[in-house]
Amino acid sequence: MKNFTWLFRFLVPYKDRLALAVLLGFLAIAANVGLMGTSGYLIAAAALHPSTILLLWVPIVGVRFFGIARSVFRYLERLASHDLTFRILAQVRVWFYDRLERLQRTLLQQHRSSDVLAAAVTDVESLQNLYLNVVAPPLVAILVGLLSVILIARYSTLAGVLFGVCYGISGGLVPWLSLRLGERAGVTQVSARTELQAQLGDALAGMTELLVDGRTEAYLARLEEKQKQLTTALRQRNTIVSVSAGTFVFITNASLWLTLFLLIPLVRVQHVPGVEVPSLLFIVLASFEAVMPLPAAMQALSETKAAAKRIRKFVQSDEAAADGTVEFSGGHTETVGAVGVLGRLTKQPPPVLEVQDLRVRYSPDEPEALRGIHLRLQPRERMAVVGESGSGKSTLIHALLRLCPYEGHVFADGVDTSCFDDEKVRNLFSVVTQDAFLFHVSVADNLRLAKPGASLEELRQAVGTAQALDLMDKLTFGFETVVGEGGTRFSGGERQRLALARAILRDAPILLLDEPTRGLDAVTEMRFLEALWRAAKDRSVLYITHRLIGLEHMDTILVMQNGQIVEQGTYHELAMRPDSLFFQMLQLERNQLNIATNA
Ligand SMILES: Nc1ncnc2c1ncn2[C@@H]1O[C@H](COP(=O)(O)OP(=O)(O)OP(=O)(O)O)[C@@H](O)[C@H]1O
Repeated sequence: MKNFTWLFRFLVPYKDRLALAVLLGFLAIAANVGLMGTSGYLIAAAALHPSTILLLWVPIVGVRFFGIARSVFRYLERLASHDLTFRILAQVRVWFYDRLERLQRTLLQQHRSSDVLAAAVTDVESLQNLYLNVVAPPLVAILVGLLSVILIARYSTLAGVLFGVCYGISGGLVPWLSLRLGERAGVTQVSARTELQAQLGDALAGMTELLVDGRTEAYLARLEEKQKQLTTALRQRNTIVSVSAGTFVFITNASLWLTLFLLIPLVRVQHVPGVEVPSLLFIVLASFEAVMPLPAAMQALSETKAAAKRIRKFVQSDEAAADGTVEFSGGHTETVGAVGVLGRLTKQPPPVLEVQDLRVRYSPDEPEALRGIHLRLQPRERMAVVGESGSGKSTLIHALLRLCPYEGHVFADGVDTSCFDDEKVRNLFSVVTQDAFLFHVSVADNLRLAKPGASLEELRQAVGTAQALDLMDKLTFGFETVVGEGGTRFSGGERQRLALARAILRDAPILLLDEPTRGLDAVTEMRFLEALWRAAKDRSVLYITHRLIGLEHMDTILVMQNGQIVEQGTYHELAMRPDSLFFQMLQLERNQLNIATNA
């Protein structure tokens, strides 16, 4: 039930459109009822009193009117209902993406990315049933049922009541039963399908490993097993749909015969005009059109429910996010001071970035990943952050970018950024990470992510500063070259230089670098770093690295351990202190280098 309450929240803003679509759906079927009723009357009148055929102009006009009205209302109803559905889907997608953006780090730790993708695409798609199959048909069926019961009861109350009962059974009981019976199959179908997609995604991504390890057969067997589950669930659901469709036809015919038997005697006893009886029978038949979609549609209900459950599961790891906010220390309210600081950022020197008592805990039962970090990054200062693996370096960057919830305060030029919204905070930073992602679009489009509308000249300048112009010149299609999935068209070093060009183009005052040279060979690393320092000339830099050699030209070095800054100073200050952690790490690195050189 919770899942439906959650889903209905998306309908609330569109209640007017919903009412219009339901009204149009009702009018379309009511016009059909009218068409069948007048047609029945016309045929009966023509058969019983052929001489009066020319006097039947009213029903003849009625047939034309209802015939045209039916098509017009059906067209308008499709238009309105699909417009409504796509609006709801768009809203759900934005909602879901918003959550992904806020929770991206913890989310991808808890779920496979292919699961998230399946939820974002397939499950959200399943929600289109919400209006088309779950909400509208029952409402339309109720309105049509009431109309028909009133029409029939005018001739015979008993016939009206019996019609109502048959209508209720085929529109209520049969769909409910098929829903209950199909529920489990619906859940299995959704989960087997998404699991199958996820496994296929994994198999494609890890094709090399599977081939090399000789695991393809075993993996294929797992896929086949999932496919079997999916087929069984589909078969069960189709059986239920077929049985309920057969029951529906049976009840419709039973209702028709019952009405006929009850009305025939009335022609004699109550002087009901005989020509009106066929008309009523046609009305009975036409009314059932409204309940016809219910059994199959209710099957979709379980699918929708399962999809809604899966989507919600992704965000339940952070209940606060479900209410629309992820709590960062201090809350977000815009202030004049905040606008002032950001307004100056691009024109003026970078702001003084100050971090006070920054704390991050990924989950309540885990220790803090950051335990009270204090730092002050002066304009144009180059600050390196080093430390053993798991000491919290990347978490520091994630907290600064608000990619994970934190406690503590971050100030830009003395203004507490808790009063900035996420976008304003992120506007302070350009980022290059160790595995910068390139989207499967052209180089130009990848670069323009950082600055939409950037001219070709601006792209060339950024790429030039990132020392990747020669790379562009080598490409037949230059900036229009499509980079391949994840940027596979380029080598690791080339990808990093393009990522740097993107960061340069972004023109934010503070550059955050999270081991951007990891995995690069020494020559490529040197070229990359040269480009980097040239690009960083007018910016402040927070540079996370494992490699200590070459940090001589940094202004400050912070050494982290267990989520805390344990040492701070210049390269020479730290390297001269044999008791410092930095000194020991430096010795270790030199020894490794010597071993590698001697080998
Ligand atoms: N999404 C997460 N959920 C839970 N714990 C996490 C998450 N990301 C990191 N951690 C934990 O937080 C701590 C700090 O991780 P972090 O990635 O910041 O370290 P790091 O210094 O950048 O390590 P490395 O140099 O290996 O990249 C580690 O103990 C890690 O296991």
